Amino acid sequence: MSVTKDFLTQVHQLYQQLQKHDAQQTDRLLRYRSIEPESAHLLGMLIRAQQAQKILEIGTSAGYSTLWLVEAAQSTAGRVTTIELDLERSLQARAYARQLQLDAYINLLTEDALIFLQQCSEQYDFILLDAERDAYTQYWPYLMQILKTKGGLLVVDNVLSHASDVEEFMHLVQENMQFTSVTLPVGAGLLLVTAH
Ligand SMILES: C[S@@+](CC[C@H](N)C(=O)[O-])C[C@H]1O[C@@H](n2cnc3c(N)ncnc32)[C@H](O)[C@@H]1O
Repeated sequence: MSVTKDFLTQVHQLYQQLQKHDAQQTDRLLRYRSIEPESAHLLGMLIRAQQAQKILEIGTSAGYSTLWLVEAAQSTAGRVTTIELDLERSLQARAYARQLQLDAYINLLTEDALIFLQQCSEQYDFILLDAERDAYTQYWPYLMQILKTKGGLLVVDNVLSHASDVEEFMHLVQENMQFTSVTLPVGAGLLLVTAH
């Protein structure tokens, strides 16, 4: 199943709408901070190439990235679990997914990612980490456990745009010989991590 023109038109309109909102907000935390479209497109391609079925997103916001993950999951018979702290944003993400008739493939959780990770006993083929960067070092021990050993892929956004924020996290990943990683200069900079 390929990405349809209709999907591209609708996500493009949503992206513009969310960007317009963000441009009017001075408080960073009130912005939706959607991933760049080229990054979102790449995530969808990676899911297709990997044939990922168990997909996790940490940091839903209004669900722009989620729509791309779910659109790809539809073609792999997969499912996306996405976590957001803010109820209003979760509800917004649900509404957009319904609008695009993709809600059947999403498990939308409104909770703190750290609590989710501490309690998680599942393994995921694909994980997108796009929340508050200062928490990533705390997440890493749990992410290591839940990323599928054979062929699992963790993608972290903003590693070039906010390099100093993720320095310690990047160091933890890079010094761990169980994993290999690469930074792609796509969008705000994507770190790709997989187990050896
Ligand atoms: C950069 S935005 C995510 C953007 C989204 N991935 C997209 O591209 O459309 C980060 C989101 O993470 C959420 N967040 C921050 N800390 C969190 C936490 N501890 N648990 C769950 N969500 C969190 C924020 O509320 C915010 O909506």
